[in-house]
Amino acid sequence: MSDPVLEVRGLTKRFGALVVSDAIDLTLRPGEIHAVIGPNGAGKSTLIAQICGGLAPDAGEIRLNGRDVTALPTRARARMGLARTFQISALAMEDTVLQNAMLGALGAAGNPWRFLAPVLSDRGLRKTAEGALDRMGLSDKAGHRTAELSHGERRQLEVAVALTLTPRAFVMDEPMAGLGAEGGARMTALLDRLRHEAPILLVEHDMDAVFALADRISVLAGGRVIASGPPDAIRADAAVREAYLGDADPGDGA
Ligand SMILES: Nc1ncnc2c1ncn2[C@@H]1O[C@H](COP(=O)(O)OP(=O)(O)OP(=O)(O)O)[C@@H](O)[C@H]1O
Repeated sequence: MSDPVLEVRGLTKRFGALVVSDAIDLTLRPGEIHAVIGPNGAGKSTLIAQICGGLAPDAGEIRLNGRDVTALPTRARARMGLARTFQISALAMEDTVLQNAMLGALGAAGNPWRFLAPVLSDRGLRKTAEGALDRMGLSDKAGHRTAELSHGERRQLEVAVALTLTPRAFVMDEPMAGLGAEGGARMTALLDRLRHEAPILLVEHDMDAVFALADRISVLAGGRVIASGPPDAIRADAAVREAYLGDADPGDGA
């Protein structure tokens, strides 16, 4: 089996007496979508924050392409190819879709934006941005103001911005949130293709999307991974059904 792109070992985080990450082990392998699901308060957001560098774990290790990044800041992890998506506020609403794709990539790569004009006429960067927009189904919107995009299209643009960085791994926090049936179906199809560019760690409440997309699913409950495996095994897992009692039923489209 190929080496994991992202590897989490023994990750532990406490808030006072509350253990929100309890010795979590997780891997993300090339070409896969690995979904992390769990009831509200299970510790999904806290896990993502530690993986991306916004929150320091109390114990454990995070490796990116074999390198220990546990002590590195968010920006350094991003430069190494860890792409977190859906920080919607990062988009400049008055700029065009293409400008966002170009400038977003530049900003996330840690470059200052002060030489704005030369950047916007940089042909290499423009080509990269256009390629990313194309892959996210936004070519025909390139010249539009970002404010004119629908909610779903803005989410597609966030992924396009991440794509311009040539990511090695995506971490996606609820990419389906707020999308209707049509937008959700479009995003599902796009993510399905995207996994071949970089594997995706997908935290998502939309069980239809999770079970349609995931190669593997890990279930968090009370900060612990209570089950991990292919969708069929997770659907049949008694501990998972127990954890979801009174919450969304995994795999039943709730
Ligand atoms: N900064 C904090 N200080 C104290 N407790 C916190 C802090 N952040 C999160 N928690 C607690 O940690 C637990 C896990 O929260 P987290 O947001 O990671 O769960 P989640 O699985 O993402 O939930 P949801 O699906 O509702 O977003 C919760 O009980 C939450 O109240």
